[in-house]
Amino acid sequence: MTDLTIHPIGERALTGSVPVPSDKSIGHRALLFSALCNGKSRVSGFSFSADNVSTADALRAMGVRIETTGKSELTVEGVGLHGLRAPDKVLDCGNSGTTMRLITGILAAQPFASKLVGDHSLMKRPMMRIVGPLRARGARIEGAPHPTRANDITAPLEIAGLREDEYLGPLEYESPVSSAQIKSAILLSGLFAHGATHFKEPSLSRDHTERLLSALGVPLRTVGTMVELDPAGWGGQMPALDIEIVGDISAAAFLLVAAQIVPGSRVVTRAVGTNPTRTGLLEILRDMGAGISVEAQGERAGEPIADIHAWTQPLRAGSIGGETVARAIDEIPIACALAARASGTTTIRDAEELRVKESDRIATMATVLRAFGVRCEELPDGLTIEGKEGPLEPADIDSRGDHRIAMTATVLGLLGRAPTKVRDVDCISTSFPRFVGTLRGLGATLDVT
Ligand SMILES: O=C(O)C1=C[C@@H](OP(=O)(O)O)[C@@H](O)[C@H](O)C1
Ligand SMILES: C=C(OP(=O)(O)O)C(=O)O
Repeated sequence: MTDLTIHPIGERALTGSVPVPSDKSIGHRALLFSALCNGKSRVSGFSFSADNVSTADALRAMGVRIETTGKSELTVEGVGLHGLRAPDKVLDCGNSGTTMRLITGILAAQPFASKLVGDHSLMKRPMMRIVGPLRARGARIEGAPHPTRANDITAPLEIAGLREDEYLGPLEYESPVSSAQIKSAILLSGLFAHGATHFKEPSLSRDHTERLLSALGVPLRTVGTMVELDPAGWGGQMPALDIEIVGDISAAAFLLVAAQIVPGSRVVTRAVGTNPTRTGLLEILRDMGAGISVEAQGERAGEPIADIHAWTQPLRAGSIGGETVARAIDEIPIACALAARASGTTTIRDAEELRVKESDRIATMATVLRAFGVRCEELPDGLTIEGKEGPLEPADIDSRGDHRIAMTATVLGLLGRAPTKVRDVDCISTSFPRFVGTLRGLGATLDVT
């Protein structure tokens, strides 16, 4: 198990212009969709986050040839919509909720049985959110009873193969939560269904699935927060992809916030995806007075990109809630670090989904903030956080195996009165394999032990 020691940044600042890893959400989709295409796809700008590697490995186990052809490039030999073969083993999705939920949407429609497991954290995450609607269209999926959530289930998920006379039917589903994982699982199952799929969510979650599937010629229609997939008249074939993946705004977030809270900093994150369904943090930063400017750099594979410039400015408390939360769902932990340095008390609401991520991110962040001497209160659906001036208490943090918690604690540790320890940081490779090197390059002193 690897630990990090973060030395106080003192009078120094963070400066530099850096790339960020490829977008993890788009990486999963690029792999999954190119596996179902006809022909050889090229995926470039790929940074091999552990979660994306879990998706690649699951596909390989179903007969998809995926080859690493460069430092950040893969080729995927698509097997077509109906070309997957029965996995030669139990599919281990590691720490990746996106892998498990999206693949289940595909496996629900296959003529073979499969079983999905994950690491300690993933085995506790709720799965009825996808299993319920998939069962409603004819899938046969069983899980284990959830230890704390009534009427919910967890992995292992056992998915029965469809018999020759069975098929998935049409589905109209209104999800109680905004979730791109639920939406994508349902849409993927809809590729194989007899009849149309209608999915509606309270506010729009990330729409990478819709963008990519539309680009592949899948008949999708979006009206507000409703998306419809009607395969009638569609040939069921997708051409091979050639996709260069944009930088991950959810990874850039740690550097953009670090530049706000380490005095005198000036940081640029380059070629970051700025899809409006992902930019909630940029709005939170602006509302709280942060120094931030977004220089658009055009589009890459149907996704807008920009260089994002961040510099230190005095921060004021914010009020974070409503639909912004869905567009900043993975950035709320690092937004807590921002709040910890803003003048006044920040309130975060409508974020109950954080309780079912890699850790209970509301409870974990409350523990982390208190360890640094920041006063906060846990709410059922968020937190209140009182900004604190001056050096933070030197903390000893257990990441609980949650990459976003490990990175948030590392950023806060730069402001410690003495070195901070963050324990169990291997999880950082889940989404940002070069995080430590990138922070060092910007001027931070970190020891890996
Ligand atoms: O679809 C995706 O790629 C993701 C959707 C979000 O999860 P939910 O759909 O559960 O909100 C997000 O938290 C996760 O990191 C990635
Ligand atoms: C929640 C996350 O990912 P997943 O749901 O794919 O595990 C995340 O990366 O913060």
